[in-house]
Amino acid sequence: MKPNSSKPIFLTQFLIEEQRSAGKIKPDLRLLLEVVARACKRISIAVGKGALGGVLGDAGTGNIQGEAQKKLDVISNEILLEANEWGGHLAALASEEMDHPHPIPEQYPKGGYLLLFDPLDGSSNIDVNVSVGTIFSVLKVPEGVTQASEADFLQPGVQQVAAGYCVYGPSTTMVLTLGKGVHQFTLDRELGSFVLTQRDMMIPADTKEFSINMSNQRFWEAPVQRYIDECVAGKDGPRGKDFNMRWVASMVADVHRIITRGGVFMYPLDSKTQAQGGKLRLLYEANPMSFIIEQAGGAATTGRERILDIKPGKLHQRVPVIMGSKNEVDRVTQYHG
Ligand SMILES: O=P(O)(O)OC[C@H]1O[C@](O)(COP(=O)(O)O)[C@@H](O)[C@@H]1O
Ligand SMILES: [Mg+2]
Ligand SMILES: [Mg+2]
Repeated sequence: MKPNSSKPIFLTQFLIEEQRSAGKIKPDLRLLLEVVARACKRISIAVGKGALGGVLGDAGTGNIQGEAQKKLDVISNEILLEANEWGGHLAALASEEMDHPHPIPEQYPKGGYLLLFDPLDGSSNIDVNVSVGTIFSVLKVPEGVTQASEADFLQPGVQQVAAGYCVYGPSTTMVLTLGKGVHQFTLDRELGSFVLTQRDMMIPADTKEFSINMSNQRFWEAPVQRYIDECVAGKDGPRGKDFNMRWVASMVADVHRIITRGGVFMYPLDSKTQAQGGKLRLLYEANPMSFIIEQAGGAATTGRERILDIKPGKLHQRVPVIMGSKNEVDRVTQYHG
């Protein structure tokens, strides 16, 4: 079945097909992803209320990373927890917004998966009505573990069994990988269902577009300075072509653009974030996005190593991120020596 044919392919249908025909996905993982998708629909509705819903502004609290939480950070986290804790597919959940993993309450059945998420990515954009999103990652509980603990979440990204993100923008889209390609679904707001709108998304290997917060330029390391200098020099420089720059400051939106039309996204190591290891979170942001990017033919490194190979040392670990069109990511990584 092809998307955009007269008959819509709903997310549920797509997942059942993946389960039946290709055996790519187990029934309980399918159900887990459906629950995540339902939670994202609720978040999309909450985000869409904007100023009318009283959901904008600060929550007046902070998370473990010392960042001020927005009301919608807290609301989105609650929605994901509430939707997922009773489903019976999970052993525990971990979130960028919570200090420790959230165990499945006593009264509910437990399952064999771990769910990790950034409930609202780019939330500093929410008050100015710019796209935000949800990023999620699914791991298996390690063999023999009956009671999942924090250590069980510390698995390298290559062990993810699924990852995805939602962008709450002009339309709400979900991009998903089960480890065999990347597929895009668009929320049909009238039907309240995600509909397949693109199968097998592929990132072009070459690009003329980069995405970085230029205001951090003086803090970057030499290899990133060199790469960006060469891009900015355009036709007159060593690259011999002009580059464009885009920075939404919502990783989901910036990475979604790259998955759609190519580009390179960077939140590199810099002297401001060096002490904490980088800016973006390995388990909630870098790993799921790297899995999706690689599945779409792109590459993702810290500049020094492949992100998916990193063995996490702690739940809220941060890493430098360079991801997107393969030839550009390879070039920046080579510049790091
Ligand atoms: O404010 P900066 O330096 O532009 O950083 C933007 C980056 O920070 C993030 O907003 C961090 O995500 P959260 O909003 O989930 O904390 C990324 O989405 C984005 O790429
Ligand atoms: Mg984020
Ligand atoms: Mg967030």
